[in-house]
Amino acid sequence: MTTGNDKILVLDYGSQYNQLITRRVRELGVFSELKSSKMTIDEIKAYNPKGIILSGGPKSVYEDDAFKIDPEVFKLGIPVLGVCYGMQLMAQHLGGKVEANPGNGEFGQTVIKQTEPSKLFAGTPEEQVVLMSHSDNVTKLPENFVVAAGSEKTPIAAIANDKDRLYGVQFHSETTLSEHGKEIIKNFVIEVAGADASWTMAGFIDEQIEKIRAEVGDKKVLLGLSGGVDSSVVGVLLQKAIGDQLTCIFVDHGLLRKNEAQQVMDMLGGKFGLNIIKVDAQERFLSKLADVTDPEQKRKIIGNEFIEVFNDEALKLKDVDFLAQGTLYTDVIESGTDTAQTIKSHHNVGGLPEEMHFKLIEPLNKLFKDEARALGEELNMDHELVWRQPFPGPGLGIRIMGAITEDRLETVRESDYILRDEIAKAGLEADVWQYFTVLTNNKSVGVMGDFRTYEYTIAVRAITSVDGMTADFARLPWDVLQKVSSRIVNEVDHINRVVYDITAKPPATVEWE
Ligand SMILES: Nc1ncnc2c1ncn2[C@@H]1O[C@H](COP(=O)(O)OP(=O)(O)OP(=O)(O)O)[C@@H](O)[C@H]1O
Ligand SMILES: O=c1[nH]c(=O)c2[nH+]cn([C@@H]3O[C@H](COP(=O)(O)O)[C@@H](O)[C@H]3O)c2[nH]1
Ligand SMILES: NC(=O)CC[C@H](N)C(=O)O
Ligand SMILES: [Mg+2]
Repeated sequence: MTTGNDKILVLDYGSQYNQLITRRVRELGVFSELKSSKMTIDEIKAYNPKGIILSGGPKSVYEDDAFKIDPEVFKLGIPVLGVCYGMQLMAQHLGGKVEANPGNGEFGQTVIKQTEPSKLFAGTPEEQVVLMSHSDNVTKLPENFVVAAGSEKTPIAAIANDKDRLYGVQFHSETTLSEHGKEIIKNFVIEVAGADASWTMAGFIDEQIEKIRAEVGDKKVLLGLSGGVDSSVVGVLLQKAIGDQLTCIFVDHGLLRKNEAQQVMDMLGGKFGLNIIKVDAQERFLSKLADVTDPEQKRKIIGNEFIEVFNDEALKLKDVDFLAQGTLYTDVIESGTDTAQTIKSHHNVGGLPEEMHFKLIEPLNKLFKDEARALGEELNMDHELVWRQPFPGPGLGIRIMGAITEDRLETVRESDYILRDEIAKAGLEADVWQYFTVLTNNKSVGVMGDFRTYEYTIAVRAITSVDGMTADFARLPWDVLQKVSSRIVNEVDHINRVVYDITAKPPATVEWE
């Protein structure tokens, strides 16, 4: 079992693909994480990366409010790869020039051709398809660099200085739309930076266990345990690290699915040696949510109330300094960062109160869902638990458009149950990443048993995805959809119409709120 020590630092300039860069590096067996581009030169030195990658970004390097870099970075002797905006920053600081493209920019897949040999492109074909997405160009080569590749619209599409180990690509090598992008990143990380490919999930587990032990000492930790894969993985990690200093809290906030509370306790109770306390908090959550219709407000109230519940439990146990959560990187980025917009406040990140007594322990907060699952497999957790579909912490509360009432909860709970039942009967559970129903605020006219009805619409959402960052709607068979629709209208009160959501993410998101 090895623990990789070499790290590749990715500096964040706001690209929508920046998280993919760290992913690609980790796939090579080298640890990588994304950090703010505001990191100082001393912080970078202390981090001691084997290589640095500068991400892409929406700004132009010549704008006054453009995100900057300390040019000392290029003198540290650490290899640097600039991607898109990152390459432009490098060129700007090392004697080159960046200007707006006189045309309309270059967006989409393009062919580039290698011009001068460089270590970056070693082993890849002379001509290759890459993904371009830029409207600025490097128009003058920085000193001591060669043009490694060019495209028709972008004569300087890649730059290389093998001696100082500085490189730039105008295209997005981190996306699968760049045919040989993985090899280019591998050339940089392994061949140029010489990183040791020894980072493994097993190594990650050992590293986290050590880190948790050092941080927690003899204090106690509360874990928010939901029965979902992320918090269960964290539970097993903590159990290994600190044994009975851990107490798990499962909150029934009244927004769970049908029979869920019992199923979670049956599934996890006594498993892995976890000590679980179930807290019945329906009353306090639902009273705080009464009449609240704004999605962000709902999320913040739910996030805050979770912490209140954890506070109350901590007081009973004494000496609890830490709160652990199964937060993933997706929750962090969607809640908004220095450079990324807030899409929605995940209850466990953006929904947390501003002041909190706990210190947070979140071992998965740099990972994506599929990586959390790989960890679960590595920890020998049950297949059923590891592949359980995600269920958001705010639960059915963000699947009811408008105010949350007991009646409306019952409607969404029953329709969700029918959908899950039909998907299971059709044997599709493993093919669909996540599926649920949404009670819309929309009423329409129907006719049932010769009577006119004027009732609500249920939307069915079923998606395929890998990491929850992007998703497509699942192509569910018509006959399954037909059964779902017919059963919902017949068995659930106040519903006379069912629609299927056929939007991808982006432009939509998975949940409706
Ligand atoms: N009902 C709950 N009780 C206690 N903690 C919860 C509850 N719901 C969510 N949490 C906390 O919030 C975190 C984020 O929720 P999220 O749904 O993203 O993760 P998960 O439930 O662990 O996994 P999954 O994505 O598979 O549902 C959880 O990991 C857990 O720490
Ligand atoms: O624990 C959570 N707290 C939240 O506040 C939250 N919001 C969305 N999700 C889940 O995240 C994934 C992506 O969902 P969105 O496209 O709706 O952001 C999907 O799997 C969603 O179910 C949440 N999970
Ligand atoms: N994707 C990018 O990094 C784009 C960089 C810069 N904004 C440009 O348009 O060229
Ligand atoms: Mg969950």
